[in-house]
Amino acid sequence: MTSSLKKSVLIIGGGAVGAIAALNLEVGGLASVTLVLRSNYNAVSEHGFDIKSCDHGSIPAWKPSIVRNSIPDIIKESLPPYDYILLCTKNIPDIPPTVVNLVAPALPRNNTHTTLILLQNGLHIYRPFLETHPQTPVLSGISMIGSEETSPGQIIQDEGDKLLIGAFPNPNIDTPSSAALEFVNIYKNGGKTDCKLSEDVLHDRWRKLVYNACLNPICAILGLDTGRLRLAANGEVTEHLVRPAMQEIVEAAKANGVVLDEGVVQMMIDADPLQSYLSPSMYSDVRKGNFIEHENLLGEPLREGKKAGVKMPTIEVLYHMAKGIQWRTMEKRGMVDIPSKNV
Ligand SMILES: NC(=O)C1=CN([C@@H]2O[C@H](COP(=O)(O)OP(=O)(O)OC[C@H]3O[C@@H](n4cnc5c(N)ncnc54)[C@H](OP(=O)(O)O)[C@@H]3O)[C@@H](O)[C@H]2O)C=CC1
Ligand SMILES: CC(C)(CO)C(=O)C(=O)O
Repeated sequence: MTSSLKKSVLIIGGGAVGAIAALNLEVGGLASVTLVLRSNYNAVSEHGFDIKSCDHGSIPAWKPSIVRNSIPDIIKESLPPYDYILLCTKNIPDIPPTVVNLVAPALPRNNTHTTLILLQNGLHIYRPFLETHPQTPVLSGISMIGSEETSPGQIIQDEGDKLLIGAFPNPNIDTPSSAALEFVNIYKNGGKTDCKLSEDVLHDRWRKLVYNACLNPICAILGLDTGRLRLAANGEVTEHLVRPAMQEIVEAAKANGVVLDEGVVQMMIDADPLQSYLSPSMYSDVRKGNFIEHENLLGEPLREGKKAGVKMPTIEVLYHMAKGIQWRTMEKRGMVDIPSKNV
């Protein structure tokens, strides 16, 4: 039974980020977590997660309050609405189901109670909800964690959990910044994580794209982690590929009214300690044969930049290479038909 002092939190997606978010929330003692899993459901429901975390230490066989393998249908199951729904899946608008359809059973269109938090990378990811859920407060979760699920239920977190929470704009409701503040307090209560209020979500999302629009696809395409990428060809790949790509994102942000701090490019190049040899999430996805988030990480900033008249040749090439990778995965999964080979 959920204590009346605890907030009910539904987390959808218990991979690298969702599992650590579930752990943080339960450790803090102010939330009771229901975690929806898919491919790792059997492993976790039978054995729990084995977590090796730079923030929490080594935690074997850990489970949150409730683990399920389907999104709760709160109407059919006569469940009270959750206080928060935290979306921790990959956000891939080009592959169904869309995130809107995914949360639908737990989030009726006329919802006003539940606050939705998108703990996902990318630009403008709140926009589809403005149409379908106009009265739902939607928060942005920008995570600088480094975490990976190496096999079902095995989580390795090797970069500390730094999370920025803030309200996405919604002209239909008062800015839900009080919900953002409440969630920050719930999340940081365990004392293991650095969770803060984001004062300017658009700025913070563009800033993180300097990393994600560049290092994620470049590492995924080259098959190199961020440490090896910096070492490659005595730094030439960084100077002639990573830095120009990052500079294009800075220019696109500026043309859209978002001025990023001077030095942000160098800061993002050096963001990970070299010897952590960190695999950005898109590189992990390509290795696992999963779909990638190139539309929100590359496509959206590219479209916004070009609309504002910025030339983005490096990002454009990366975007189309990422599209090719997505198509390759679709073909492997039988989602596209190709003409047969001539004999
Ligand atoms: N990993 C990292 O270090 C960071 C990631 N991010 C961002 O966080 C978000 C989550 O990434 P990450 O945790 O790495 O991703 P993972 O792929 O590790 O985890 C996503 C999880 O969501 C599950 N999922 C997908 N669809 C459903 C569904 N319909 N029902 C239930 N579960 C589902 C996946 O299951 P299945 O295995 O079946 O596909 C998987 O377990 C992304 O937007 C990413 O860009 C941000 C900062 C850092
Ligand atoms: C930069 C990083 C690793 C988080 O800090 C990330 O966002 C990702 O892997 O997609």
